[in-house]
This record gives sequence, structure tokens and C-alpha cells, in this order.
Amino acid sequence: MKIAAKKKFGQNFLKDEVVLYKIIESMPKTENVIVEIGPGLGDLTKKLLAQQRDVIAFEIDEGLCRLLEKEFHEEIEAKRLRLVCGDVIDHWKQNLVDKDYDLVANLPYYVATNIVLRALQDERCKNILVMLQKEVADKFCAKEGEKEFSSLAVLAQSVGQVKRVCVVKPQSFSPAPKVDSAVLLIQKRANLDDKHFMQFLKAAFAQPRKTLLKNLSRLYPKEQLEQIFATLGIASNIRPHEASTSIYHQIFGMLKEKIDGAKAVPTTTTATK
Ligand SMILES: C[S@@+](CC[C@H](N)C(=O)[O-])C[C@H]1O[C@@H](n2cnc3c(N)ncnc32)[C@H](O)[C@@H]1O
Repeated sequence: MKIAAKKKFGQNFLKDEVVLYKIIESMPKTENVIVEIGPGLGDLTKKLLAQQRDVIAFEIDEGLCRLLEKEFHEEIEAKRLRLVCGDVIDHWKQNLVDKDYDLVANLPYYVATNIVLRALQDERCKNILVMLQKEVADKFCAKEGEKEFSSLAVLAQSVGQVKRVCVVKPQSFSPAPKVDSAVLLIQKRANLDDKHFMQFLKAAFAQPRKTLLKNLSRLYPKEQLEQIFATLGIASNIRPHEASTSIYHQIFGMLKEKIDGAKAVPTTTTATK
């Protein structure tokens, strides 16, 4: 049956066997269940099931759900595949599923950053192997000093090892997207469970061309920041992309100690400036 791809759901079906194989080959070898977001026509799903791993798949497109139910009738009966029809975001409370999982997916690009950020914070998610827009993958992989280095890179590098597995050209998909894609692997060692750290990073990178000190002083007392920068030997004119992940953790740790004893809760007066 010929299926017309729906742009609004970010449907670019991966048709390149070499890339599909590369994804399978790069999967961390664990016993965790696999979560696939957007199984689409089921090409990747088939290969995941062939790895003898159970799969939970979330698909928003009702037409595709009906098709997948037919195609994977046996695997669904055998409880090797659980197909959840609907928007994955609606199902994502604190955890997406109630057991440890590895996320493996060719993500819909319009919601890819949101999905990776949720997976980073979801303690049940142990590894992330996803296809997304190359430009977004580069933001997660960038190293300090590179101009793409952003809060996304600090967040990803704070939870584990981040690697760009490969770049994928538009011709590997049907229909072909307008931009290059890339497969990103994040092997988690920790969780991002401190909401204040995310808030801190958001402030740090709010205006990338301004200095880190200026950006942070919109949210935290300037005198305290100056003391912390001096103690850590950080130049006051450093830009956000020039500080390393470890420096961000050190600044945040010291802010935590200074403000409110143990909590780095921003003061309401400075927060609203
Ligand atoms: C880039 S396609 C990938 C399809 C397939 N996995 C492949 O590799 O060919 C993205 C898939 O995600 C589905 N999708 C889009 N938004 C979604 C959402 N919010 N929740 C669940 N699935 C979604 C689309 O319908 C589509 O099947």
C-alpha cells in the first residue's frame, strides 16, 4: 500500500539499509527494553525486534498505527512489541515507561530537541540513540570553545558520553528532508534531576554574545558571582561557550552553597530584571 508522508508529523522514512544497519550496530548492548518514538512504516522496528529485544513504540499517526498493528500482529500477540497510538508527549509524565529503557529512534524533527531533553531527565532512560537534524546533533556534541557549544551540550555532557555516530544525507529518506541529519548517541551515567541547574544554564546561555558574568547576573547576585569567578580563577569577560561543562558545575555548586545555604534558588528581584 502506498502511504503519503505527512509533513506535520515530520514523516521522513528512513530507507537506507546501510544507515539502518549502522543504527543497530551502535546500540548499547543492554537488557533494557527499547523505546522507539515514531515507528512509521516499521523498517527500524523490524530490525530492533530481530535483535531479540522487546520494543515499546509510540506512534501519533492513526493510519500508520493500523498498518503497524497488521504488520506486527504476531509480535504484538507475543507481547514482544507494545504499540502505543498517540502523541508521545502526552504519555510522558515523570517517566515515559515504568521500566529501564534505551531510546532508539529516527525522531520527528519538529519535536526532537524536546524529546532528547525529556529523555535526559527521565531516570528510566539509560541510553539515547537517535536520528535528528545534523545542526541539532552538533549542538549536543559541541565542545567548549566551539561556537555551537550551548546549554544542550552542557546538559548532555553532564549526564554521560556524547557522540555523533554518523551524518546522513537527505537521499537516505523518503521523502528527502531539506537538511542533513545525524545519528546521536548519549550513553547516560547520571540523570539531570536538578531543575535549578537547567534554569542556571538557560540564564548562562541566554545571550551568547554577552559575557557569562552578565548573563548570570540577571538571575543571581552579581557580588556572589564575582567572588565565585575569582575563587575559581575564571576571567570576568569569558563568554558562555568558552567555559567547560566542569566549570559550569563548579560555579553552580558554589552558588548552591552561597545562596540559601544549600539551594541555588534565584532571588525574585534579580530574576525578573
Ligand atoms: C522521521 S519519521 C521516522 C519513521 C520511521 N521510524 C523511519 O525511520 O522510517 C517520524 C515518525 O514519528 C511519528 N511522530 C511524529 N510526531 C510524533 C509524536 N509526537 N509522538 C509519536 N510519534 C510521532 C511520525 O508519524 C513518524 O512516523
